[in-house]
Formats: sequence, C-alpha cells, structure tokens
Amino acid sequence: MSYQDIQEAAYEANMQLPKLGLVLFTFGNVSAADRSKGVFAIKPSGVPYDQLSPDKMVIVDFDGKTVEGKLRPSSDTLTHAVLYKHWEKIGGIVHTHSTYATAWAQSQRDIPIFGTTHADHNTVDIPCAPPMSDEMIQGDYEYQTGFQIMNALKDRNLSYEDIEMILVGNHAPFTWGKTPDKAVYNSAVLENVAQMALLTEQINPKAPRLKDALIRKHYERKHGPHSYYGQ
Ligand SMILES: O=C(CO)[C@@H](O)[C@@H](O)COP(=O)(O)O
Repeated sequence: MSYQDIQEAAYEANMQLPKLGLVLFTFGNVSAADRSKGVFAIKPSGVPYDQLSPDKMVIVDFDGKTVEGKLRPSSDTLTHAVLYKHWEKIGGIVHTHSTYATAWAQSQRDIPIFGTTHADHNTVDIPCAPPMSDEMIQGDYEYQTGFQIMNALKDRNLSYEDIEMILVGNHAPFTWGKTPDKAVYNSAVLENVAQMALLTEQINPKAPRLKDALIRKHYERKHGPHSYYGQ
C-alpha cells in the first residue's frame, strides 16, 4: 500500500461518520493503518468534515510522530498510536462523541447486554474504562488514554479481538477493527446499542440482562466459520 492508499481509506472512513450521524462539527476521527510500513493515516485536527480531502490526512508512525503531512494530526493521535502498537491485528480505529455512547461514558457505566441486537455483536457488556486520574491528565494524557483502554479490557479478561468497542469514562467511545470500515461499522453498532439500552432502562428500570443461552444463540448465529458478518 502507498501512503496515498491509506490516506484514501482514512478519508472515506472519516466521511462515513457525519453520514451515519455519529459526529457533529469536528467531534471525531478515524485512522487507517499500513502495518507493512508501520504507519497510519489520521484525520487532521479541527478540520470540518466538509473541508476534508484524502491529501489532508496526516501520516503518522506508531510512536505518534508525523511522517508526512502539513496539518496537525488529530489531538487523539497518541491514543491511536498506542493501540496500533500493542494490538497487532487492527487496521482501523474510530473515536467519536456520538450522543448515546458518550452519555453512557459520562455516566461511567458499562452498557448492559439487554437484548439480542447487542448479542449479535458482543457477548459481554460494553466496558466503560475508569475516568482518567489527575496524574494521567497532567501527564501524557492521550498516550495514557490508550493504556486506560487496554487496562480496562485486561481487568475484564477481554482481548481486543473479543470486543471491538469501549467507552472511556467522562470522555467518549473508541472502536477498532481489522479495517477502518469495520471500525466505523462498530461505532454505528455501539451508538445504536447505547440508545436501545438507555431506552430500555427508561421503560423498565428493572429490565433483566439477556439470558446466557440467548446471548450465545444470537452471537453464534452470526459469527463463526464462513460468516461474512463482522468481517
Ligand atoms: O475528544 C475530543 C474532544 O473532547 C476530540 O476527539 C475531538 O474534539 C476531535 O479532535 P480532533 O479534531 O481530532 O483534534
């Protein structure tokens, strides 16, 4: 892949965010990695989506250093870099402030697995990492956010392949996938599931968690060998 190829991929994936209603103004960013070159292309910071073009995507290495590009890379670049460096099978990362997922993050709550829509994609509650400590905020905040995400999965005995989405307490969601398109898909799924979970709790504050048998049934119907779903 050339730099131009990952810039195109990052551009196309970024442009999906406003189309899917996942971002307002500049509230988010997508990156696309090229593992053979050890770099990723990421949205420039603060540039509105209607002013983006593939050549504006900034090429950055897995330490977060700009390799090519005139604009400043997203302020979340170091978080993307940490995750690419430690999770060798991912090819795309998305960060948004989509309304419902962010509301759960601000509430510092995991999203409970209430129904089969959730179970079609995940067999567990969607984790919410703890808010960043004062020390982390004053230190390498974006870099530490990457570790906060990784540690929250570890605390739940989950790998980045078991689940491709997380909330960061008081902040917002991050999703990832083998490709930037899959990471965007995961972002849209997360937002939809977050909305349904909120409505479920409003309609019935005592709504039960989905039974394990139904979680397994719905997940297994969609995944496994020869499944196109979630590729
Ligand atoms: O988290 C935040 C803001 O709280 C950022 O992700 C969001 O504003 C997007 O920033 P960038 O324009 O990518 O630097």
